[in-house]
Amino acid sequence: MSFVVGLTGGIGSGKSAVTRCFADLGVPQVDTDVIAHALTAAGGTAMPAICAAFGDAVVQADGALDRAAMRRIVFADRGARARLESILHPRIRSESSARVAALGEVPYLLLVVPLLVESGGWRSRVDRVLVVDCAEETQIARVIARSALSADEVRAIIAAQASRARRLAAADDVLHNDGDLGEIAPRVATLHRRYLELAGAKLAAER
Ligand SMILES: CC(C)(COP(=O)(O)OP(=O)(O)OC[C@H]1O[C@@H](n2cnc3c(N)ncnc32)[C@H](O)[C@@H]1O)[C@@H](O)C(=O)NCCC(=O)NCCS
Ligand SMILES: Nc1ncnc2c1ncn2[C@@H]1O[C@H](COP(=O)(O)OP(=O)(O)OP(=O)(O)O)[C@@H](O)[C@H]1O
Repeated sequence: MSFVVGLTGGIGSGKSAVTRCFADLGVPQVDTDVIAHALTAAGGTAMPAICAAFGDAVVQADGALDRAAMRRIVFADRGARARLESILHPRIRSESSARVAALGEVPYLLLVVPLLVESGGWRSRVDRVLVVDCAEETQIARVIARSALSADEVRAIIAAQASRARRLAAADDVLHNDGDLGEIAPRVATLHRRYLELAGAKLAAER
């Protein structure tokens, strides 16, 4: 089994920016957000169940999930969020296992799971947890700058996620992303060297 680093972090913490730096170093990745998008694209295998549970109002004319409509529903209603998660999360877990297996033996891989701390069944699938962290106000400012969401909408999403303290308590490693974008790459390079060592040690122990 390849060494698996689970990467997580709150909304707008910088997961994608950090993930790109690992990709630049050639680290293979499986991203649960990518899987969630595929499941809810036109013809996606989760769409019949979503349509049955939430109705046509959350489905676009082309058959894909209307993400803005669904976002407005699930971040205002915990029960609706649980219903969506009960449809998507088992499918995301099984598809991510298939994609990890398809990578074969690699030195180590990155499994990007925004809800690694919140959603059950992930901790046992990863050897190490890397949390991307920054101040909540920074998360809000970055997401507003990037999208059409209001500060209140971002706060509602933050409220649906684990607290910063709970996420940090689950971390083996923390990548602090409060500074400039340019500070990420050297931090990722340091983590990369450590993960190669840890992966080598795991391989040696299994032999
Ligand atoms: C509700 C949806 C349609 C909104 O889509 P939209 O494109 O507007 O937002 P996006 O996917 O970029 O997510 C925005 C932020 O919300 C976070 N988020 C997504 N789902 C959840 C959730 N169930 N609970 C808490 N935070 C969530 C994301 O990590 C991200 O930080 C979408 O997020 C979704 O399908 N969520 C359920 C799937 C899920 O749990 N994905 C996380 C992968 S483990
Ligand atoms: N250190 C930084 N300095 C300035 N901007 C940054 C920094 N890190 C990330 N950003 C920007 O902030 C925004 C959010 O970052 P990113 O998309 O990587 O976060 P994320 O955790 O993947 O978000 P989400 O949870 O919504 O998927 C992006 O526009 C990104 O370019």
